Formats: sequence, structure tokens, C-alpha cells
Amino acid sequence: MHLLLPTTATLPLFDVAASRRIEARALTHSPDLMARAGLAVAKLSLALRRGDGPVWIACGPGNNGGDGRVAAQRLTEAGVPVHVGHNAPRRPSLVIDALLGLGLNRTPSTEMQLIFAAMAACGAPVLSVDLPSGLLADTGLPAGGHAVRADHTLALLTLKPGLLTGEGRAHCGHLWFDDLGIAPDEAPSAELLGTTRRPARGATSHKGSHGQVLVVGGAPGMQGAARLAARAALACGAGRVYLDLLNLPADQAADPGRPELMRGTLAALPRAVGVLGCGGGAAVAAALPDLLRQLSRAVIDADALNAIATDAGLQQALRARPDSATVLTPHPLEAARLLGCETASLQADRLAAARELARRFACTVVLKGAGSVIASPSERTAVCGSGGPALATAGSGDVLAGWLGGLWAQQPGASAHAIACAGVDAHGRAGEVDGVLRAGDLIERLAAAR
Ligand SMILES: NC(=O)C1=CN([C@@H]2O[C@H](COP(=O)(O)OP(=O)(O)OC[C@H]3O[C@@H](n4cnc5c(N)ncnc54)[C@H](O)[C@@H]3O)[C@@H](O)[C@H]2O)[C@@H](O)CC1
Repeated sequence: MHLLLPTTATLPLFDVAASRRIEARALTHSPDLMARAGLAVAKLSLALRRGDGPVWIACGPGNNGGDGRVAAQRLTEAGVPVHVGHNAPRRPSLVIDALLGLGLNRTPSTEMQLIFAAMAACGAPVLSVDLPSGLLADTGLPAGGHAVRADHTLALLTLKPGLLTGEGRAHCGHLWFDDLGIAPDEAPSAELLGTTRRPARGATSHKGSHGQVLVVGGAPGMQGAARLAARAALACGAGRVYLDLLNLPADQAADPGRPELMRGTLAALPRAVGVLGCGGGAAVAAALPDLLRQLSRAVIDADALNAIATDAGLQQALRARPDSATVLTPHPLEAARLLGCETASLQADRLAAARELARRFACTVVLKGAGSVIASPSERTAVCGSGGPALATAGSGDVLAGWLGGLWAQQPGASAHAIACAGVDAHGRAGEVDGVLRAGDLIERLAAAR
């Protein structure tokens, strides 16, 4: 058993159907899985308990409740007072939520919701077994809007995608994992991103060795977004970074605060990696046909995505680009516009939405938001476990787009998917701070990390 995050290793994720198959096969040679699960819950409970009060164990009707009952036995044997039931005891030292796990198949009843509320109100830390009760394991959506908010969750046997995306992170608290001694014997449904090191810089390299980035955006009044993207590309190590600031006279500086950045245009830089749309406004739409046709690698963000969402010709141009040549970086609203659906229905299944976007537009998609999802037509979908609320700040998306452009400039042979995975994880890690983070400081943190 170990605390899962942060992880440097890429880890397999299994949806409910796959977890059920793995469990069924494992039970044929290891029939004591529930005993192992209950023991793991009891061990973690001993470490998390606050004070001498009883451990309140709320057990449901299925095997999740069975795990809770085994934990009760183990804790009793260890001399710990336990209270098994649906009402809170006086001053519990810990709550074990063993109501619902993988078998959740409907909105928690009013009765169940009252137990969730009692857990939240009793003042003790809450440890959820396998999943916070009410949380859908495949999507991270609380069923009917109701799920336990745990302080800790101990995932058992497999890691499920819903622990890490959607509302999962908000409901899981600290995420622990115990594989119960079983090695999964089938291909993962998705994967949790590990860490990729930044490209090494050769001893004899020069700025020409590290590629070019062309940021196209920054319509009047919105230059900040494009400049943040360009600064991020530069901080990432791109050899030369140019800004095509839409409708800004060519004799004006690219970025007075960052003299390393230059003005540039597609005509002069056809081999650059394009970072398109940051602060693009309506003006970027007119530039997109040429950009989509000529750039061999492009990261497409913000207003460029909005332009594509409303223009069938641009959608066709996007689909016509070569394989692995494009990364789209929509936030949920932009993604919903691209799919022509409501944001809420998109958020209800983020992995499915990202996969559908990747299929429809034949490119790599980074669906941003808590637990960013990276999907590509022929790659395993990845979920990002790093990041946090400090990234919910103006400009952090521009920084991501620029960072991806900077990484790709230095690794021209890398696939769009590999670049997206490496950049999203680095961006998430750099954003793991308490409180507020300004986008400019995020760039500095990205640059300082290795
Ligand atoms: N079988 C085993 O040996 C193992 C089981 N494990 C545990 O077993 C769990 C899965 O067990 P189950 O398949 O029995 O499923 P659950 O225990 O998650 O729940 C199934 C039961 O809950 C009811 N239910 C579903 N949604 C409900 C709702 N909204 N309100 C009220 N009742 C609801 C179902 O009718 C069914 O009776 C895992 O999450 C994990 O905790 C793991 O420990 C691995 C080992």
C-alpha cells in the first residue's frame, strides 16, 4: 500500500468492466482478496485515526461493505474500538466509508445521502474504501450529484480513471493504492501519466539546434495571452521564439518585457511549430487556413478552437493534416463547442469526450480541467494526476500551449501524443502550490523543474 500521488511512473488504469474481469480471474487463484482488502483498510485506518474514539465503519450491502466488515474484525483484534452501523457514534476517531464501491449502479437514495451527510458532519477524517461512495469509477462523476467527500481513499486491486478526473480528485482526498498482490493480466483501459524528463541539450548545440516556435494570436487588447505562450516556449528551451501579433504594426516590439522574443510571420517561418489562438480574438480565424495547411506541427488553443468549432471548412482543414501533427488544447467549454454539446454532458464522461474529439478531428486532444485527459486516435488515453486549483488562473492555458510548442520544437521527431503527455504533466507539477499562482510565476516554476 502506498500514497499514489505524486507518481513519477506511468501507471495502468482500469475501468469497471476491466476491474471486474481482473477480479474474477484473480479470485480463482487468490480467493482471499477480501481478507487482503480488509487488512489493508485496517492498517491504513490505524495510521489515519485521530484520537482514541471508536472507528465508525459504515458498511453497504455488497463486497465494499464486506471489506469494511473485515477491517472491523482486524481493528477489533488490534484493540481498537469500532462501531459498525449507519449512525455516527460519539466522537469517532475515523470514519470508514464502505457503503458503495465498484457496484454503484444508481443515484444514492435519500437514506444513503443522509449517511454521507453524517460522515461529513461528525468531525472525524473519512477514509473511503476503493472509491468514495457514490462516485462513478469510470468517469469521476458523483451519481445524481451525490458522493462522499473523503479525506483519504484507498483504491483496491486496480486504479480506476474516475479517481483521477472529473470530480474524482475533489472527492478522493489523499489517494492510496493497494494492488492486493495481484498483477493485472490485461491491457489497461487508460493510463495515469508519469514524468518525462526534458530534452537533453548537447554540449555542442546552439540555438539553431533547438527549433523554432511561432505564436500566432494576441489581437488588439489580448497580447498578454500570446506573450505568455511565447515566454513559456522560450523558457522551455526553444531556440528561437517569434510572435505574430494579429493586427499589431510590425515595427512594434514582440514583448517589451522579454527582448529575446521576436516578431515573425508564417511566410518567413514555415518550419516553426505553430502555437495558434492564444488571445487570437476573431482575427485568428482568417489566418487559420494557411496555418493549418502549411505548419507541419501545431498546438491549437483558445480562439483558434472557437473559430474551428463554427467553421466546417476549418474542421475539414484540420482533419486533412497529417497524423500526429496537431495538438488541440481545449478547456471543457471549448471542447463542448467543438463537439456541439453542453459542457455538463461533456464533463459527465471526460475520457469519452476527449476520445471522440481525437477521433472526429484526427488529432491529439488535451481536455483540460482537473485530471486533464490526453487522447489520440491510436494511443492509449492518458489522465494527468498532477496539478491543482492554483492552475485555475488567467493565462495558465496559454502557458501550457506555449510549453507544448517549446517541447515540440526541440523534439521534432516526437509524436503529438508524447509531447502532450510530457507537457501536461510538467505543467501540472509546476502548478502544485498552495494558494494563488500567477501565469508568469508558473513559467518560472516550469523552467526551474527538471
Ligand atoms: N470480490 C472481492 O473479493 C473483492 C471486492 N472488492 C470490493 O468489492 C467492491 C465491489 O463489490 P460489489 O460488486 O459487491 O459492489 P458494491 O459493494 O460497490 O455495491 C453493490 C451493492 O450495492 C447496491 N447499490 C448499488 N448502487 C446503490 C445505491 N446507489 N444505493 C444503494 N445501494 C446501491 C447494489 O444493489 C449491490 O447490492 C469493490 O469496490 C471493493 O471495495 C475489492 O476489495 C477486491 C476484492
